[in-house]
Amino acid sequence: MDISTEIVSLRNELNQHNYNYYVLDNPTISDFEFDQKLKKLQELEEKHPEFFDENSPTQRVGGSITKNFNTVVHENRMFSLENSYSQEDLIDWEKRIQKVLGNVAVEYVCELKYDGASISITYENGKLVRAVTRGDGFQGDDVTNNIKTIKSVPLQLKGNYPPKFDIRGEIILTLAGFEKMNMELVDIGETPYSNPRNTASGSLKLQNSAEVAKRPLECLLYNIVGANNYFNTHANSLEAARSFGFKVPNQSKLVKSLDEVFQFINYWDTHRHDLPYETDGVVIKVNDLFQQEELGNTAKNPRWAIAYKFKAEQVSTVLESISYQVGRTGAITPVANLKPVQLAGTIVKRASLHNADQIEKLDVRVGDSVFVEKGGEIIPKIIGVDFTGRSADSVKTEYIADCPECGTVLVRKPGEAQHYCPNFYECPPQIIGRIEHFISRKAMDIDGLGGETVTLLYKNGLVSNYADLYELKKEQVLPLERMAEKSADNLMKSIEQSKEIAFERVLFALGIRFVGETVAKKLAKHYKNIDALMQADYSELINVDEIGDKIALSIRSFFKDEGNLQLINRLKDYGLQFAVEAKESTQVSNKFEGMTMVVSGKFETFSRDEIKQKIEDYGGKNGSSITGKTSVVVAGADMGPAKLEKATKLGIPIWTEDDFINQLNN
Ligand SMILES: NC(=O)c1ccc[n+]([C@@H]2O[C@H](COP(=O)([O-])OP(=O)(O)OC[C@H]3O[C@@H](n4cnc5c(N)ncnc54)[C@H](O)[C@@H]3O)[C@@H](O)[C@H]2O)c1
Ligand SMILES: [Zn+2]
Repeated sequence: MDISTEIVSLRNELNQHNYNYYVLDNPTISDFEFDQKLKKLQELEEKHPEFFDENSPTQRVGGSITKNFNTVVHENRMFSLENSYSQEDLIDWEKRIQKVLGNVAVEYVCELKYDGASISITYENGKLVRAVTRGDGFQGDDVTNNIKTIKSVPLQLKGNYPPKFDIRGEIILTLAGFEKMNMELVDIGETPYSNPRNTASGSLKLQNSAEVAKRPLECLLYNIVGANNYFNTHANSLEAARSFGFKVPNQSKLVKSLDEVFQFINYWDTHRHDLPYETDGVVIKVNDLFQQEELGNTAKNPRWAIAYKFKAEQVSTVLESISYQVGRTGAITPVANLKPVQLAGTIVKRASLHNADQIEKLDVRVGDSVFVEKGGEIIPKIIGVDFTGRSADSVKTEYIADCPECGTVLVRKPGEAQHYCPNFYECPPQIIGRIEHFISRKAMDIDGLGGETVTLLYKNGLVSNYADLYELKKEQVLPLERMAEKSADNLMKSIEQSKEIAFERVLFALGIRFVGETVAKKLAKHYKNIDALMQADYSELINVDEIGDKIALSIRSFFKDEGNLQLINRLKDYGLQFAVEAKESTQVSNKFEGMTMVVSGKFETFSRDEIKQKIEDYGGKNGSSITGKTSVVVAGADMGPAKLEKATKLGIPIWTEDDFINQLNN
């Protein structure tokens, strides 16, 4: 290939990857590989300036706008950051700075590099007016409504703020928040998200702000733009931003030399795993804002800042075999069994291969040397194959056609990535998985029955579905491995006690696909008992708050199944709770009868939940949003201005916490 063809083909390839990453939030190569390719292009372009193109991915911010939001032109451009990987790179950077500034002292602020999606938020007179994604750096998507749902983003500033400025930050998911989202998906038998960064970025671009509000997004802020007259240094502006109410992480550090920068980097290279979120490096910024201005920007990056990227936590090892796991919903997950290797402080033996497409895309084969990376996910993943080391007799991986557990021919529905074993009634891991889900802590909470015991019970023919648990006798379980008198007693007791578990949890325990904890609660609250739910048809179901098409169809098909109906009848006979308990006992008055009240903001005497409970205790109803049917809004501090405006417009009375307490006491 001649040089110009190579350059053009690299540019095309990188543009496609940028699109996958920034617009689709679905990259098909690892960041490491992307950075390698970009670096290669950079080197080629430097060697061959005759092929310079201002539209090259080396010269432009990688993202672009989508067509799903209004496009907004940034008043102040949004840049990317130059990358560095070594101390030498940073020493070179300082030399370049000093060439411009002359031989003056330069102070730096070191910050962590948060791994999420960039955002620019404009404030006017202390009020949030707009939030826009980086897009191509010149213009981005207006995602104001989505950003307003993030609790750490202030809608109204405090203190002494400049009349108008932009604040720049990163929208991220904490590791805990990400795990929580994934647990909920696993609970309903769905495939978990692949990493926090892409999930955060994808969440930002959802069309439905109510959906965004459910995601535990955070906004970490790191730059004030367009208010340089108010501050002399970057460090001061960060301090000020904190005082205005922004979440500015306090790991940032003002230092006086590159040596101190190296110390900061070394410290965080090892301590970053203690942080509640992911960071992929450190950002070093010139502290003095006049110096920043003198340095200015290139087409793509500010000259006064640079990112130092931590080495990707990546190792290579040998793929020894591929096994296939069958989940409780019948979904097949291929798992790579690796030659054990040390990675990010743990020994890794297995890695996820996701699905057939992923195996095909990687062209990964048993015996290959593979690269393994640990991102936000709990289980590491294979990101590439070292093709140079592949032996001549290696054979292409054939995805299994039959269930490894029961031999049934697997199916794959159009549009779904996962293969499924359709043998719902007889495939052992599906049966065992459903029982395990049923007894789990958030469901029936049956103690003393670990996964292994369930398997034993099943293998010994004692249970073949969750209803059978209630027929178990102590004499039957006693002979099982590791069962003693006491543990058998505990188990029997725990099974007995589960009959008191509330309806909403029983509903969750049934394992209806897509019916997780929250949905089960909603359904229980709405239908009050299982018979009403069983009779609800599709059109009725989708009218329930938060129940969509997918869930409604799944519920219908669950209750159409004769086998499931039999199980439910048996569970009813054993005395499980299939209706919400009448809560009459807590109702103390009917003062609020017929009133629908919306509670919003922060309170002092009571918590928000306590206020909601009081409303019910006094005979009222809690509404989730302000509508024409709302009778009263109980407003705490920090109630959103949009809500306030809506309530005022609709002429709905607004009570403060004190008003509310007075009403209770009157
Ligand atoms: N795998 C793929 O297909 C693919 C495609 C495109 C990009 N990428 C990856 O995306 C990254 C490049 O993206 P980029 O152009 O956004 O650059 P970048 O993420 O490396 O750096 C720029 C961004 O860092 C963010 N940032 C975080 N903390 C900051 C702080 N304290 N101060 C200032 N900025 C901070 C800002 O949002 C800024 O826009 C690379 O890691 C690349 O590998 C991957
Ligand atoms: Zn099977």
